[in-house]
Amino acid sequence: MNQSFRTLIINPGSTSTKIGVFENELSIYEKTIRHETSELDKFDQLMDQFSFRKQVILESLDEEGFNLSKFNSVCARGGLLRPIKGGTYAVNEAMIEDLKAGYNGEHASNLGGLIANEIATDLNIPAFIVDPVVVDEMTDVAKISGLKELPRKSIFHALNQKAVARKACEEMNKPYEQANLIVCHMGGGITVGAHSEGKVIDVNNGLNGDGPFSPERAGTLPAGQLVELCFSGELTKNEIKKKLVGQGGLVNHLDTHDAVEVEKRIENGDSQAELIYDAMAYQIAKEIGSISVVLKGQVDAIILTGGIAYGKKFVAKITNHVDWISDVLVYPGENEMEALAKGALRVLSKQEVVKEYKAE
Ligand SMILES: Nc1ncnc2c1ncn2[C@@H]1O[C@H](COP(=O)(O)OP(=O)(O)O)[C@@H](O)[C@H]1O
Ligand SMILES: CCCC(=O)OP(=O)(O)O
Repeated sequence: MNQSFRTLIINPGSTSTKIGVFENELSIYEKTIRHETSELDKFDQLMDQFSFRKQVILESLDEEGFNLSKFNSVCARGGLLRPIKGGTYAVNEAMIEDLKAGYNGEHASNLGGLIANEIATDLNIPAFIVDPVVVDEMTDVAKISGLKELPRKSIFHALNQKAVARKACEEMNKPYEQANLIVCHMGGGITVGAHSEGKVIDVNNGLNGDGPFSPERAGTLPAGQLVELCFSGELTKNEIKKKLVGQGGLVNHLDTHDAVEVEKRIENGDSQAELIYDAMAYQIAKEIGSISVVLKGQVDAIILTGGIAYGKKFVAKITNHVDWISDVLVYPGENEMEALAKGALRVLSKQEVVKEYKAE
């Protein structure tokens, strides 16, 4: 490619803000800012974090001496929009409205498109999002729950699951479109997807739907007991929602969303921390087993990824339960920054037409 495009990458997660600067496909700067549970607890609503997260991004760029006028686009992980196909979308008015309203719920990635838009507007350059958390390729049968008014939703780490699945396929020398994979992303939220012939045909709603509990989410709960809790009069609707997302999982049991901290406690002999951490691994393994049935046991690989995949002992706990299903491949961290940069580049270099988000 003759022309060079510089893109600012913004990736707000539930426990971190990741920032990147890419020159075409080449990363020239990346930084992960991890936020303490107590730091995020100060904000009542997700949108209250907007200025804080934007400031963290601008300060980091300033510290590194980046001249913002040299950027050609801003690209962010996108949020809880209406269910859409994968791809690169321009941030437009309809999207801004849905992100502000939290059309499908609240998650840090809602801030991605909004912050990208504000920075890009000031610089008079385009803002994009790529493969947001609402990418929906689920089969009709997978969407049916036991109540017709409560269908299952596709809300997951679409960007990283797809990026890592493609990477694994390259290494296995098998086209992604012909592979059967189970991808498990373990970050602030945890999602386990069945990838079949290039589509994520089933996945747990890792925000507030179902699946394993995670560093900051409750996951599947005993439904009857949840109803009792909701109507006990002890908690407001907002407090219940926070128990599901933000103050569930490790935060609820151990007062931290930091898996590294939990591992330290276990090393220091904390048996409660060990029990809860074991339970999280156990639930992930059960979810992997369950979704292997979707693929009729024909699984080319099980892929473990996300921040928690750095934890070798945690990975070993899961592997011990599931390696009879297929080989377990581990890709710690995420490939999201590169995937976002590539998504923006495909559009900037006119290899792909940018998609338009519609509120319909
Ligand atoms: N080296 C590590 N070992 C174990 N867990 C880790 C490590 N590094 C990060 N984590 C954990 O990964 C989780 C965050 O994962 P990440 O994919 O960055 O999530 P998010 O994008 O949701 O903020 C946190 O619980 C964090 O403590
Ligand atoms: C809403 C699904 C994506 C998700 O949980 O992302 P984080 O783990 O980054 O919070």
